[in-house]
Amino acid sequence: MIYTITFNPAVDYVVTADTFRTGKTNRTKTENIVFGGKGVNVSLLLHALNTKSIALGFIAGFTGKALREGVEKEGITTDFIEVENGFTRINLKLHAEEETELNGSGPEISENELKSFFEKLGALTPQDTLVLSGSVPKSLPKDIYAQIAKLAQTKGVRLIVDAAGDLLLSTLEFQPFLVKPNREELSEMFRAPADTEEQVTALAEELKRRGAKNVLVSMAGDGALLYTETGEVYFAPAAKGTLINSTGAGDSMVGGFLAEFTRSGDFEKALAMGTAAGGATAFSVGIAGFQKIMAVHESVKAGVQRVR
Ligand SMILES: Nc1ncnc2c1ncn2[C@@H]1O[C@H](COP(=O)(O)OP(=O)(O)OP(=O)(O)O)[C@@H](O)[C@H]1O
Ligand SMILES: O=P(O)(O)OC[C@@]1(O)O[C@H](CO)[C@@H](O)[C@@H]1O
Repeated sequence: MIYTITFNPAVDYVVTADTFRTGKTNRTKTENIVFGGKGVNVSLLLHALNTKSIALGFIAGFTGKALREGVEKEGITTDFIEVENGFTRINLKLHAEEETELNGSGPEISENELKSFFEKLGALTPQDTLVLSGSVPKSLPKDIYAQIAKLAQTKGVRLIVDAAGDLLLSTLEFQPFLVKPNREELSEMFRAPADTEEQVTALAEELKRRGAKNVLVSMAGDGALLYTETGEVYFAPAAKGTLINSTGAGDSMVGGFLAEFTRSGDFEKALAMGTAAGGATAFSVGIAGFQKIMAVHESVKAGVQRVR
């Protein structure tokens, strides 16, 4: 089974506005609510590709209830822990002259609630895959990603990590199967530029040297580079289309990659499906559905190439 972990799910309030001025009253042109958080998005994308997963994590308050109901209505199996204090955050995704995001910090999670969460992970087996992604509410221990990565290694579970900074870096010693930083995250992690392919390659290789088996660097409209454990490097150009909302494109890439890799074990095909899923979501309001992903897949699959 594939399990996604979202410590900090979110109700995404996606709005467009003709203009946005800080310090002024602004008005929206369109508004949508989509249920998200990185792991939840991965589960939604996996579901779109007929791949079963169970969404784990913490929800709270009326927003948490709405999120659980909403994703279950989509057909996702969830096993969230409902925490007592606070509420699941509402993240603003504003599309005006530029894309602006305002992400909340999330509810208060108690020691007992965290204990119940780890009890659920006790049942993992080497047949399972765990996707660990997104930010962590302040009330959780700083080394929570490392704790989960260690557990995954001990249990022989395949681990995929998509997070920024120290969260991702702290998992490397436990040899995650795949890490997926975007280019900015990669650059910030090492306080080094990641503008050229050579620079990205040097930093991705450093992630591998520190323990990651495979590294997928997403570069939004510039495509993605995949560095495999067997030493190959693949490049996938981004799909062509009209950008609607890139929120969740990275999560969709992870979901598409995983759905295909679980089926075929083929890195090149997995990169093509990840690219299709990422692009399809960038061209949608929420996480893309099957038909859009497949249409984009047709247009991108021939462009994936081995560069080393
Ligand atoms: N504007 C776009 N046009 C085409 N494809 C895109 C676009 N934006 C994203 N993608 C596809 O999705 C993949 C992941 O996007 P990106 O690098 O923005 O991830 P991310 O920063 O992790 O996203 P997020 O945090 O919003 O989920 C890209 O590698 C690309 O294949
Ligand atoms: O604050 P985090 O956890 O880093 O990111 C949360 C988030 O921006 O990630 C998803 C897109 O990747 C959205 O659904 C959600 O609002």
